[in-house]
Amino acid sequence: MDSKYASISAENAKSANKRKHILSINKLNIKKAKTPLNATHIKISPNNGDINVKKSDHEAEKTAISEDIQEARKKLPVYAVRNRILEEIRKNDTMILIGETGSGKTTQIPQIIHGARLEGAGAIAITQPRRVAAITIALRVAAESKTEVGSIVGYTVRFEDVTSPRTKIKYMTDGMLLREAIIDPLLKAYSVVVLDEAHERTVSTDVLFGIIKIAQKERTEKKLTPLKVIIMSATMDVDTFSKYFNNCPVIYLEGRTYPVTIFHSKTPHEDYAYAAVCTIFQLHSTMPFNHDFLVFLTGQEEIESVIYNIKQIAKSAAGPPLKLCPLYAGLPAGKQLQVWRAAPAGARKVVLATNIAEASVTIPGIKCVIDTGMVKERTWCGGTGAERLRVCRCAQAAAWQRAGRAGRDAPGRAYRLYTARDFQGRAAHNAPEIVRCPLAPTILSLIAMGVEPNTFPLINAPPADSVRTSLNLLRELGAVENVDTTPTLTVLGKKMAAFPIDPKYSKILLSAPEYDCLDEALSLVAILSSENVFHAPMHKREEALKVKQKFTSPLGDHITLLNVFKAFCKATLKKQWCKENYLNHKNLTYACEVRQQLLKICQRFNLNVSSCGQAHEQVLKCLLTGLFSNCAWLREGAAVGGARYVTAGGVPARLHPASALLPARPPALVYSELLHTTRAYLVTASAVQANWLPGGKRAR
Ligand SMILES: Nc1ncnc2c1ncn2[C@@H]1O[C@H](COP(=O)(O)OP(=O)(O)OP(=O)(O)O)[C@@H](O)[C@H]1O
Repeated sequence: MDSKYASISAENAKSANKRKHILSINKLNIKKAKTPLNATHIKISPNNGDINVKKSDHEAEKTAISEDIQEARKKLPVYAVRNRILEEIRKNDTMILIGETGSGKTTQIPQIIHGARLEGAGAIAITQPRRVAAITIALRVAAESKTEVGSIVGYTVRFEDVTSPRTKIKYMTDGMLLREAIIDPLLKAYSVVVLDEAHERTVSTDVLFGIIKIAQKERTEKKLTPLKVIIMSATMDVDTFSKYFNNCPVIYLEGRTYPVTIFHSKTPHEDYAYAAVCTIFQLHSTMPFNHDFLVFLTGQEEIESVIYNIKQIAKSAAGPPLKLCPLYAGLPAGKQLQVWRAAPAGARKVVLATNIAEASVTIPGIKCVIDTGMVKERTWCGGTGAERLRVCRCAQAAAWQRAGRAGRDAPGRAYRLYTARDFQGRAAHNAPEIVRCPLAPTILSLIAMGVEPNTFPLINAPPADSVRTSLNLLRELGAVENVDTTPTLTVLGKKMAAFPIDPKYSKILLSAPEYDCLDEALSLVAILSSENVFHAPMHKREEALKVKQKFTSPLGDHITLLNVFKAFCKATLKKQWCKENYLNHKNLTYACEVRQQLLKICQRFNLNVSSCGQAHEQVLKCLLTGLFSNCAWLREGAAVGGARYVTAGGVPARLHPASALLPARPPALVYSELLHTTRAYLVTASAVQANWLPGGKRAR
């Protein structure tokens, strides 16, 4: 047994004091396979150990329905051992807390801390990798504590702050806490920071680990209020983390509310989306109607096409009516939250989600998870600046998280559309994002905090060439100097760091007054910071394309987006107008809010908000001040494999089929994104002239 581990369970809470140093390996291990349940799945019992509250389906359902929210809280494993947890938190400045999915870590730990007023004069920050989780959990915890969200319990996500000076429990995206650290690296507003879902290893969380380590040390040295740090997950690599945090204790919380039974496919499926549709209907014909389903797919288009297929089949299928709810990052926030509403009486809710529903969230009513085992992953090539989007198999940790979305208000089932052997062969955890993402925004933030990026203590160091490329880009943007010795921010760089956007785009805003186009640049950057504003339902694609023509500019996609935004601002009945024009009302409204916030920062710097009117070339020239490295040139001679362009980084690519430039192919382009799916595409592109580039340069 290892002395740095302690185990707490409802059963041993009282005696735990005496047997503090126990290693409890009571994680989500599947132990044994049982006989096949039906033609396509093998049933495997999860390892419930002796800690599951075993209830029959019927009993559990009755409990979930009849008990009020407070009673449900008291049943959570975390609640039962709250005094022991408090003791551990009091004792340790840093600790790792591992507990099964649904055991109550995210919702209860902050309430337990606040209940004992352990945070003192400061607040408790709880970070989430995803926006939707931060919002829905804050709403739930506010309801549990019988307060309005925004008072004692609040949330902060990019461009949305629902907190007040009274807020003590603040759910926030990891990116937002990182931004706060730029202003105050010691995070003095907080006495407790909880880094939740640590296994996801987003860049922001990884950087926060380092920031918090430094802040903790400095606060102690300066005799300020100590900073308590709790790192939480159901499925993380504890040894690496404990080592990183100076061998801090790891507390295992035993127990889960309801068991989840896992089923694996007997044979592999070639077409996982097709297998998902088949499984939905197989279960639909046998499961009680109040068992809602959550299906994990990889992206918006796939979700839309699966929904289309389900609708066709449902017309003649047996079973209750289906309420189909998509859930992906690009979906307007209001529509995302619809997923949390109950299905109409007598209907079954089927949520079709990407991995944004994978961790932290509780969607009430979900009793069956259908896991395709696939995920769309973004990787980045530092050398060429190309982003690659590829569909790949998710890690084991992700599969456990997905299964954990069931069994939260009653016993659940998870159907994995891949074999047990396939599962066993998968990586235990995802590769940390920091080793596969563009780092310029993170490095700019670090330097703004006064941290030397080359010596910053990260759990996993990013590839050296990725750091070098990002530092060089920041130098070319004019944000950083002395990149080879001690990188420091220039006056311009300090201003750039004040914007919560990619430095390429903050540079555009700060350059815009020179081109007399800050008015347009603000709108454009706001719209590029939002999700897709065009909304073309599958069955109306042709019509939507026709309508789009009226906004299309021969100069390309950026001015087309600007035209959309201007027309949206002028429209009186905005919702109706968006519907008629196949535009996404929520995303455009969001872009307006983003614009307001960016405008406020510009006003702080006394920038002149003038408009270039119809002189749109000014906007494109201004774009090049930030996107100079995102240029592509038409190839001379024949296209290679259909790719007609070559980027400044030397990547052969083609214009995205949705580009307003097509069918024309201007000799030079600026683009917002270079995306690899099956091919390399230039996304959101506009025509430019080579002599507009700073110094007339053609390629770096
Ligand atoms: N929005 C909600 N609606 C209904 N019940 C909820 C909601 N959020 C949480 N719960 C209940 O609270 C329980 C604990 O949720 P919580 O998110 O705290 O668990 P967790 O241990 O953090 O899980 P995970 O590791 O999956 O994030 C859930 O199992 C569910 O029963």
